[in-house]
Amino acid sequence: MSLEGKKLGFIGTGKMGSALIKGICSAGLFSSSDVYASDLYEPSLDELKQDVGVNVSTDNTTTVNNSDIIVLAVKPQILKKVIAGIKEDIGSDKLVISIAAGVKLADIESEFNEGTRVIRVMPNIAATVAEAASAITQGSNASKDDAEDALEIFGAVGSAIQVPENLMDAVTGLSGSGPAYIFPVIEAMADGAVYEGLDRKSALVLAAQTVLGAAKMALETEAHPGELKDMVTSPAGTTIRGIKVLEEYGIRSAFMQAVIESSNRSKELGK
Ligand SMILES: NC(=O)C1=CN([C@@H]2O[C@H](COP(=O)(O)OP(=O)(O)OC[C@H]3O[C@@H](n4cnc5c(N)ncnc54)[C@H](O)[C@@H]3O)[C@@H](O)[C@H]2O)C=CC1
Ligand SMILES: O=C(O)[C@@H]1CCC=N1
Repeated sequence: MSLEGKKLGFIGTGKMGSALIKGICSAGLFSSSDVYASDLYEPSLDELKQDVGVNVSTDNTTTVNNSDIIVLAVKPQILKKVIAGIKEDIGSDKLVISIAAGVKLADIESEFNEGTRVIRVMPNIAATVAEAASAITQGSNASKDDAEDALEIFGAVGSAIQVPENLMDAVTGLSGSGPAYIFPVIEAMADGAVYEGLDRKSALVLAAQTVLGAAKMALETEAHPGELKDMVTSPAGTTIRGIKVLEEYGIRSAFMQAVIESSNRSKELGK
């Protein structure tokens, strides 16, 4: 089994649905004519039709009937309602992928007819630039081939790993929500340089490239982050002065707590 000859559908073309469609089509994994998308909000469909050339509709069953794999990219709170509208069109020949935060596989499966193949995925918004960090977890009727298809789809827009379902809340708090923790860091670092006289545009470029470079070093060297930090930090130099301030403001505790709190919210959404 592979993705060859398969058609991909998206229900919900908001921030995450659109990011995935754009990322997957520009990665060339599916041609836009093999991608179907539906939403109630026509402007987002018009934009996707115009920019990417995918097939669009305001009717979710059109997406389902034309697709082999259907990604549910609607808010967790309306997932049940959306499933109720499509369940009779989903047989065992189709694979459903939910990206809804928190909502458990068993709860999704119980909304569909028995035997429906479901995979749960937590991607992130960096799918837009093919740098998402995604985790997938396999439902009780989904096959190993289904999991491989999901890994290939989400791997085309970044990196994708498989985890047991009980770790999906942790993934959500970390990489699902994580980009939103880093954007204010970039903005605030740039603010510091603007305070010191650098123009805003240059400050943002340098701040963002600094985050990108640090991330790339962590991934490519696989060195412990503490070791990488020590490479920058000269005795009695500039960096240690900055680090002291971050420690005084509790940076580690703040980031740890943010991930834990976000994971807690994911657990709440699953209740
Ligand atoms: N935004 C993010 O960074 C991430 C979001 N997610 C998950 O992705 C899902 C979507 O989130 P966002 O894209 O941020 O939300 P969003 O609000 O931007 O998009 C949801 C879309 O669903 C559409 N919609 C509402 N009712 C519908 C219906 N009955 N049929 C078809 N479409 C309908 C809305 O018009 C909207 O365009 C959520 O479940 C969220 O937990 C997961 C990872 C990251
Ligand atoms: O904030 C949220 O609920 C969604 C899920 C992960 C990222 N955004």
